[in-house]
Parts: sequence; structure tokens; C-alpha cells
Amino acid sequence: MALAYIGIGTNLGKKEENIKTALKEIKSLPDTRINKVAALYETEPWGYAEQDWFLNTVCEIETALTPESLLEALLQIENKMGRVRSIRYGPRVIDLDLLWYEGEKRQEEKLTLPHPRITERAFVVLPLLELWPEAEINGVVLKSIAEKLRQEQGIKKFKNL
Ligand SMILES: Nc1ncnc2c1ncn2[C@@H]1O[C@H](COP(=O)(O)OP(=O)(O)OP(=O)(O)O)[C@@H](O)[C@H]1O
Ligand SMILES: Nc1nc2c(c(=O)[nH]1)N=C(CO)CN2
Repeated sequence: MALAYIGIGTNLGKKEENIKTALKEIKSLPDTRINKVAALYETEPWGYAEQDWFLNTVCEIETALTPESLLEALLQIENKMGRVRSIRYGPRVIDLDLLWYEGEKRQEEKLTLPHPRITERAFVVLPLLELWPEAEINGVVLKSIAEKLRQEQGIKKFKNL
């Protein structure tokens, strides 16, 4: 079994329900279990300002799926939940990012590991640190950048699930 972290985000419709539905879907993937889920955070839109705030979290899973089949499964969950692709970094019912998979590295457009924008995003770094306080991504110790990201980007803990 491999350890992996998935970033979950939503800013359309019933956001908390969307996160719960996505977690249910992840839980029912073959040979996969959810170990822990971070708190839900209300977060300022990153990358494209003209949209509602997001609700974000991160979950830790163990899975026997390969990184490629896990990503494929996550994209299928997004489609099933009605995700429509339009504006880059724009509004979405659900966004599932494969953040990290057992230290694996990939450099393809279809799958980059670790996810290439983790260290720029408070909405990923803060929930990820709850689950993995010693996290280090491509040589960056996340704990060391968390405070700066928290000050620069709007982020509020909303609730524990
Ligand atoms: N680690 C990864 N996790 C999720 N998708 C990835 C990853 N690496 C590459 N991709 C590819 O990125 C494509 C576009 O993803 P998506 O539309 O969710 O981007 P985005 O959410 O707008 O931006 P971001 O990836 O910065 O969150 C997906 O089809 C997928 O193949
Ligand atoms: N706060 C926040 N901003 C975003 C998010 C997200 O999940 N949370 N996802 C995006 C898609 O890449 C773009 N911007």
C-alpha cells in the first residue's frame, strides 16, 4: 500500500456537501482507505480573483492503486460530480489534486508529482501540515513557509469534520 495526499477544493453549490461527497467517493475506490482528513478551511480564491471563496481540505489515504490509476479515478470523480472545465483556476464544484504519492516523482503534463504548485498555496500547505507536520516537498520544509502563506493569503479554519 502507498501513502498519498489528496487536495480537495470547491466553490460552487453546497460546498461542505461537495467535500463530503468527494470523500465518500474516494473512500469507495478499490483497495483504498482514508486515514485522516484535515479541518475544512475557507480560503480566498487563488489565481483568479473574480469568484467566491473556496472550501478546502486535504486527506491522507493508503492505496494499492498506481499514481496514474489514482489520478484517473480522481478525474472520474470530478466528472461524476459535474465538474465543467472552463476558466483556468476558475470556479468549480470539485477539484481533486494528487499532491504527493509516496515520494514518487513525475514530470508529465498529465501527471506531475509532487503537485507543482503546493508551496505557493496556503489552502494546500496549512491543511497538509495538520496531517503531516514534517512535510517536505521538493526540498521545501512546509512548516517553514506556512506562516508567510497564512499572512499573504486569506484563510480561516471553518470546522473539523
Ligand atoms: N498532481 C496532479 N494532480 C491532479 N492533476 C494533475 C496533476 N498533475 C497533472 N495534472 C493534470 O492537470 C490537469 C488539469 O487539472 P485541473 O483542471 O484540475 O487544473 P486546475 O485545478 O485548474 O489547476 P491546478 O492543477 O493548479 O490545481 C488534469 O487533467 C491532470 O491530468
Ligand atoms: N482558494 C482556492 N483557490 C483556488 C483553488 C482552491 O482549491 N482554493 N483551486 C483552484 C484550481 O486550480 C484555483 N484557485
